[in-house]
Amino acid sequence: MQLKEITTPHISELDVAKKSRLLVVDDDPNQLRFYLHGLSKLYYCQFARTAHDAISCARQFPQPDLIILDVVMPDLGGFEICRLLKCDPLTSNIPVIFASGIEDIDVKVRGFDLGCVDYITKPVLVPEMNARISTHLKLARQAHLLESLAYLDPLTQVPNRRQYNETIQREWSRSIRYAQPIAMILIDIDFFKQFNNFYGHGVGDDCLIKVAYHLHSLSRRPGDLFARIGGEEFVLILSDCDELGAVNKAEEVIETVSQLNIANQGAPNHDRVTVSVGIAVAKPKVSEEPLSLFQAADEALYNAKNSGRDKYALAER
Ligand SMILES: Nc1nc2c(ncn2[C@@H]2O[C@H](COP(=O)(O)OP(=O)(O)OP(=O)(O)O)[C@@H](O)[C@H]2O)c(=O)[nH]1
Repeated sequence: MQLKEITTPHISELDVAKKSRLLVVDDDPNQLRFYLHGLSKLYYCQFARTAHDAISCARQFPQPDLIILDVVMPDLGGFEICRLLKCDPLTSNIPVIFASGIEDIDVKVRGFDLGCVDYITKPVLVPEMNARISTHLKLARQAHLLESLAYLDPLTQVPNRRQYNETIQREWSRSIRYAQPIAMILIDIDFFKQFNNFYGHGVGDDCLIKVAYHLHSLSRRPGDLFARIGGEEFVLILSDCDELGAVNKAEEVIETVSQLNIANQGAPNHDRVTVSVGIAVAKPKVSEEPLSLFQAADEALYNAKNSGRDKYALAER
């Protein structure tokens, strides 16, 4: 039987968006038919009959929200498929439910050891199957939400210092591996103390939210990150970015904030909200730590503040 023979009934784009995606992996056509009838009204289902198809479907976007996996398969067994999925950062967070006729307790425990969230013994009853799937989808969503909250700044909803710390370590190592430059842009709002004093802390918060929202849109490439790392201090990490690219980005940062036209009557010049920017660019070496880049950018920021604010300064190399 070809995989194509088992397709879900017509599902509109809207339905796909609303429904969760399941990947069902089983080599038995009758079993797949059973799943098709039992699950496709509630979920958008994809089917795979081999380990190769299962892994490639799991890696493909849009990825499945949950995988139902047979234990005994003709090529790679379900356990081996699960192990491969859990080793791959792209698929490791997708919950796996084993469905098998094997009731042996040691086999079941082995499945959990490999990282499955549940083990159902065949013959499976549709209501039980749906109840388990729905529970695991809910738990997975909650875990995902919690994880994303831990990496976001609660006020501005942009990445926080924790995400900055992890990203700079990762991008620093990547820059070493590929011998690429990495740039860091530190951004600090000018005369923000006076802003708060003049307008109040609530308006100060609104200002931070607006500035963060607009600057966040300037991190466009996959390895880039914009984060709030302190009260009125933000950072942009730019991977594979040289000095010219970093200077262009710093100018864009200053222009973006100036264009927001947020009045700052508290500032000595009674003008709008502006930012000062410190830039540092490095070709990292194994012997160096990312902190050296941060310190260089911080020194440059200090120079930008001292030379009048609303401007950038580049760290000396
Ligand atoms: N509204 C608000 N203010 C904050 C927050 N976090 C820090 N701040 C304020 O940001 C101000 C930072 O003050 P300073 O470090 O003196 O910096 P500044 O007044 O911007 O002066 P320069 O950087 O030298 O231009 C302090 O008044 C902090 O209270 C926040 O989450 N919300």
